Amino acid sequence: MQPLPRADWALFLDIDGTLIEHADHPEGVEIPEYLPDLLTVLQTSLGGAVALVSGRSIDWMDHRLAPARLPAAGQHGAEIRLAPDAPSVPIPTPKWRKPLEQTLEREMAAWPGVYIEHKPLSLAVHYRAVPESGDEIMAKVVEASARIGGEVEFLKGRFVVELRQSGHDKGTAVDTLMGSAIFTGRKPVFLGDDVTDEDGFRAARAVGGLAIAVGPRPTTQADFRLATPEDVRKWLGDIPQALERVPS
Ligand SMILES: O=P(O)(O)OC[C@H]1O[C@H](O[C@H]2O[C@H](CO)[C@@H](O)[C@H](O)[C@H]2O)[C@H](O)[C@@H](O)[C@@H]1O
Ligand SMILES: [Mg+2]
Repeated sequence: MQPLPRADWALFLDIDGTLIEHADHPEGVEIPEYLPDLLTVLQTSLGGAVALVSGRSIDWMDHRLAPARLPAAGQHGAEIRLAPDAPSVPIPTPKWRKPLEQTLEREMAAWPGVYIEHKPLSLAVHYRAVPESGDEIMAKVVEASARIGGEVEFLKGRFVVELRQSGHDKGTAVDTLMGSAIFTGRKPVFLGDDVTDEDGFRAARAVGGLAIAVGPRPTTQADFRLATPEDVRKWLGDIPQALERVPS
């Protein structure tokens, strides 16, 4: 059973594992051809209140989801764009980023198959190719970061350790977006599949919104659940028509 869509919703959408299926490599993901159009139509039917909230960068979203262009939070809240035509506002580049990147490139060579994703304000160490070494890799990443110092936070996601500047997450992103003109006064509904989405769930529910978990990952915060990204796309795609039927 899914919630009945409401015209006063503000939708916050995670990308990987929610809007699109996972792939072996971050750049191997496939964007369904109809997805940009689906998002644009959805945006119009909700008065613009549809945001992407992802570990990906906003540049990546604009590029891969073009011509759709939405309000967005990228790199786990480290950059925010309050409206489609507004500039993205990034945090300053963390001091630890460059030295840590160099150290990790060196040390992760011990695990062939590990891929380090260099994002402008964060790093992601992907170990999908060697899942059995996840704990060891995590320990190494934490140790290297401690040596370099700085306010780094570690997030263990799906076969990935994300390194981001502390103080920003998907929850702070939802709070910031909810305080902006397009979203204010609406009911936040956050869709996500991974542990990093828990902050978004919490922020949405704290102001009377909903959390919709995607996939099988257990969470105590889900008000509803959709099984797959395909189900998410179908459900989102039906919202504009459903809203036309709902008396406002
Ligand atoms: O917050 P999200 O939109 O879910 O993004 C989270 C991270 O997603 C990407 O990594 C994950 O998806 C890859 C493609 O399916 C997969 O190969 C990898 O194992 C996953 O961890 C992306 O590469 C990261 O930058 C995002 O932070
Ligand atoms: Mg995800």
